[in-house]
Amino acid sequence: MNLEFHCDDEIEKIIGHDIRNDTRIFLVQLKKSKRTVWIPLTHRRILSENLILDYYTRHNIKAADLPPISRQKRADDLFKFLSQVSNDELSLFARRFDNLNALPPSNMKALKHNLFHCVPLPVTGDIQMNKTEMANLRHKVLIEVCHERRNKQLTELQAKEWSLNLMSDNDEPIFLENNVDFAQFPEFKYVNHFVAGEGVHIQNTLPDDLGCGFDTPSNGTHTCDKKCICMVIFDVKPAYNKNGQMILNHGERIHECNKKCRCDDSCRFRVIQKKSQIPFLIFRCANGTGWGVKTLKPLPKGTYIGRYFGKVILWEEAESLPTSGGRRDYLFDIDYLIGDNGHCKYTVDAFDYGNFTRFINHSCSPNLVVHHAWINMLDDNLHDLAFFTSKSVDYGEELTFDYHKAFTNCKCSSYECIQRRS
Ligand SMILES: C[S@@+](CC[C@H](N)C(=O)[O-])C[C@H]1O[C@@H](n2cnc3c(N)ncnc32)[C@H](O)[C@@H]1O
Repeated sequence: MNLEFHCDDEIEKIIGHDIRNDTRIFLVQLKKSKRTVWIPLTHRRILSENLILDYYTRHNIKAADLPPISRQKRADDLFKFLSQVSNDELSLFARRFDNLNALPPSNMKALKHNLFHCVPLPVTGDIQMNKTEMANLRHKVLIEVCHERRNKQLTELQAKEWSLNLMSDNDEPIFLENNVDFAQFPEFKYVNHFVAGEGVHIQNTLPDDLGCGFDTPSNGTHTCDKKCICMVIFDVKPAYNKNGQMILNHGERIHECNKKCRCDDSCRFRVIQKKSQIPFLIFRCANGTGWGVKTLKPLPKGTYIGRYFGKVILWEEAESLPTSGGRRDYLFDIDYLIGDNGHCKYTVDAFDYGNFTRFINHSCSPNLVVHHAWINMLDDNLHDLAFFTSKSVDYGEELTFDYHKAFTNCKCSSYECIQRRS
């Protein structure tokens, strides 16, 4: 017997009843097709209380005459009924506790006892409890649901963290944490480079003689200093001090030694092409800004953080993306050059492809700046976007940069934010 009922037809009347697997079921006649079908009592959306009461009255059936359904079964059904809740509703419920690690302890045994004793004998399957009793019981049930979902969430986050670290080329791990709500970690493809979008060709071949150290004997090692020819070729200043910290002013371009240069990986002009030595935490923010990034190491001013990677798309494609819903907030213009048409040629879209930097939030008082950088690319329209700290940053501090656009609902709550809005 199929207890599932998927039909547009309405129920005309109930013509029989039975119990199967400890569930009360009703034989109903359908209005249009005149078919008969068995429906469980739990299908309350289609099986109205009036229909059931009408059936009981017509057949002179009293509650005491009905075949019994075990109390345990009804307690289980009540638990199922009370525990139906979406992720968003449960997150809202969990807000009354400090964070998800501060949930009241699970007490399933006491709850089961509670359910077993408060579940009334049903005639029509209704739960006959007053509002306060019901609210108290639901509160206890939801705490149990929180525990169950929390365990599932921690397992899922751990799996995501694992796969993310398999993809990331950082030397230090990236951790994931959500102690705030039951939101799932977003789906995207982790990349450590640009991905070419439609109509975009990422050219990274260089002339053989473009680089430094060509006057070094073939058996010697070339070491770059302030006078490195790379700086002369590209007419730029050295970007870093001896500790690899940024010394350029904002807006000045970075040129690093490239794959044709004779210097090795330890060269002081190779910073953003090295693997990151900073452990990061991608965490769920309590202020409603989604996920953000924290450093798990104190960082001096000028420290390299990472490059903004994703799909490189044409400016025109970026313009065609929806303006609402925050979709465009994952776009980053590659805008060292602005054409006669008033805009740059390419934009990085980190929505579907990206690295940890796609989670860096906006702040009106940021601790990061972005520099335009070139390593193995010669196209002035296609350069890296490299994040550096603009001040010293403490262990556990959130990393932020200024999105440079009117953020209508900025939640950074800095003094500068309040100033900007007033
Ligand atoms: C590039 S994403 C940053 C990562 C994002 N928090 C996430 O969970 O994927 C930009 C989005 O983050 C949120 N966001 C970032 N900074 C914010 C801020 N200061 N105030 C409010 N929302 C912010 C907005 O939803 C925005 O659309």
